[in-house]
Amino acid sequence: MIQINDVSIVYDHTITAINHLTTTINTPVTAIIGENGSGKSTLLTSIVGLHPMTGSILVDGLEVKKENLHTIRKRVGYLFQNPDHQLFMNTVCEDIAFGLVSQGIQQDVVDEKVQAMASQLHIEDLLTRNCAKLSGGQKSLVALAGVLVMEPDILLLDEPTAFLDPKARRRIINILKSLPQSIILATHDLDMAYDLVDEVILIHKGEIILKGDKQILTNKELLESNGLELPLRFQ
Ligand SMILES: Nc1ncnc2c1ncn2[C@@H]1O[C@H](COP(=O)(O)OP(=O)(O)OP(=O)(O)O)[C@@H](O)[C@H]1O
Repeated sequence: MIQINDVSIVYDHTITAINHLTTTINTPVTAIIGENGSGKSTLLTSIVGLHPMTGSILVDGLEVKKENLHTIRKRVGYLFQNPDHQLFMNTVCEDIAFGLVSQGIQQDVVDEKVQAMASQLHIEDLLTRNCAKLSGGQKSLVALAGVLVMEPDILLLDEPTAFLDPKARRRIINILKSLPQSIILATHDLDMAYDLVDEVILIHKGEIILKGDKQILTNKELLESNGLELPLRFQ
């Protein structure tokens, strides 16, 4: 599904965020974990071509480069860690609808899909609200709705549960569990990761420390030496 070949990403000519990273991601749900600043967000954003890099990334065989970005971004939905980077229309309804409208989908179909997505995420009451005036958790849910409503083949989700209350968090985990798409999560929510993933990639300073099944999430020593803690259920 996603092949990452010797990728390096350096910010401002000095900060090496990803360091000669090579891996293949082809399991249904993969978590990328690691301490703050380890390179998780940079790795996800590189898959949708947001950074200059050396090396190459292939998404189902298609190389991430300028001429392919349109096709790749149609297939790959990306949820920003900070919902303020995702929401730019006036109302919640317009924001969730934005991608569908720009694909030229008929307005009545758009309305139907937006309504269904809002209802699935329990945010129908927000549809007429101004995006800028939502709470952090509400913004997260709206941003996620805007990504999911496009039904992309691959979902890249950066901290999808970060601002959510326990009820909304559980709802999102259940929705993610039920989705047919491949999902790559960057997260510090290791309890969620344990519930969802088939594979875990632990990174540190832009390099892979370990890749394996979710038993990685039960290795206290390994997690602690990488600035992480066991999921709550194992503490
Ligand atoms: N726009 C940027 N300009 C300069 N440096 C950046 C930029 N974005 C990230 N970095 C740096 O790149 C490194 C990797 O950051 P990144 O956001 O990918 O880490 P992360 O693992 O997602 O962190 P967190 O868990 O805090 O979200 C860090 O050292 C960070 O300070």
